[in-house]
Amino acid sequence: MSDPKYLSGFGSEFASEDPRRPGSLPEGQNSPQRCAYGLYAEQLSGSAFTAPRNENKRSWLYRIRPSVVHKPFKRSAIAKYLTHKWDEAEPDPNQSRWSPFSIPTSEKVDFVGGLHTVCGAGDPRARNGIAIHVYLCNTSMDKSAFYSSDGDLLIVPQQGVLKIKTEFGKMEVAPNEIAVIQLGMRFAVAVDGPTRGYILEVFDGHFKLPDLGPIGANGLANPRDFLTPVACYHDEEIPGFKIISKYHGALFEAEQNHSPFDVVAWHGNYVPYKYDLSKFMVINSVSFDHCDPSIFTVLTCQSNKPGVAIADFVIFPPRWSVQENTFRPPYYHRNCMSEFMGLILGSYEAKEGGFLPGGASLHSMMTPHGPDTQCFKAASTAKLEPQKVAVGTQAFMFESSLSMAITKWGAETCQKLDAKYYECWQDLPKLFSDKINV
Ligand SMILES: O=C(O)Cc1cc(O)ccc1O
Ligand SMILES: [Fe+2]
Repeated sequence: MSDPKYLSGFGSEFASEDPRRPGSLPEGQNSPQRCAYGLYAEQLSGSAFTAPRNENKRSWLYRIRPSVVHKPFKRSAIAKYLTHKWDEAEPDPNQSRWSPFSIPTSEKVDFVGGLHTVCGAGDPRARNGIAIHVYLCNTSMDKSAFYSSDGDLLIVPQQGVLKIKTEFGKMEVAPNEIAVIQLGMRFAVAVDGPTRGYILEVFDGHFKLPDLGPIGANGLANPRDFLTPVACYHDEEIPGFKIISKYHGALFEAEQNHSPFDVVAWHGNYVPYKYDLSKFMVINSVSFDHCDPSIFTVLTCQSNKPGVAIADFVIFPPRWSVQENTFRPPYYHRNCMSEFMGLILGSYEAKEGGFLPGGASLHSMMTPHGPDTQCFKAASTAKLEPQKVAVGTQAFMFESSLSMAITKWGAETCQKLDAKYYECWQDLPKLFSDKINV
């Protein structure tokens, strides 16, 4: 794949035409009687037709064949650990931590075959809920494309670059970058070797940039750093090409005899995109106290309750820590939101050991958590100088207002759950004293 090109911006109206077919994008209308070059016009809707203008999302694709040219969908046997059965394992309110999920070595597994659901809640049929998956693969998808009819996919690569072919064009997404592929968008993933990452799937709404409030007009993830691919079509007859749909939490396959990546031109505001996490402009306290991690929100998928997210994507980037008279790491807390964390690179300040790249943790609704003993001791006695923290690291959190259940794969089959996680807090000392200054 040659270096992909991108359009910059978030939520914009974009337009793109493959230079091999100049004039393929109709001017001034969407559905000409006959499209240029014998193309078919197809609308992809990401919101109800009648959604308010600022929520309305759709794109028009001008393609060699309309997507409807396919044989019937049949249930697929791949990805047997992709599930929305939230009652498979007993409910478990404990703090959970997983060692790095294993990438298969003895058999060839592609991105879709390597999807495993770790936890989630809700139901795509009611368009309410989320699922958190990991992908564990080593082989490129061949003669197949995937889309979710259930939700938008926020993909967080941890190991290995993803070369993603989409209907809109090509994206290359490396660890420390993310990609968002929204409901219904078809894509295929090529990889170079052992590949691992995390996926947050939201069954309703779309990801937005958080409001900035008093921060002002700039900061956090800046809109122009979001990149959308440019049109790039493949005119290929491919017998037995499989379109794989995730529908109601199950996979289905339909055959067609051509590439679905046959879009010559497109325009609209419903697009896939990627973002480099190193571009995040970090805001934090420059006086005292530890800010809530919402200051690190990259993208949010809001519920209908004001300020309450179905899920936020939050990162813990390299930054200066300068607060005076402050316990600087995360505070001890109990949260009315669920916190799923993963680690892309390095280590996480509240848990230097045990929480490793490619692993994960889940602190469920109201389950207490916070720094381990070692972190508490170090941070409560440290000399408080300006210090660059999280250098060479990137932890992230999917924070959700939903109360998530762990799947049977997450609880048992993966064999990565650390039964001794709770021990990291057990020797927190009692420091209570009759002296006011300890
Ligand atoms: O639990 C965690 O590690 C995530 C987290 C970080 C932080 O700085 C404050 C609150 C919080 O939940
Ligand atoms: Fe937390």
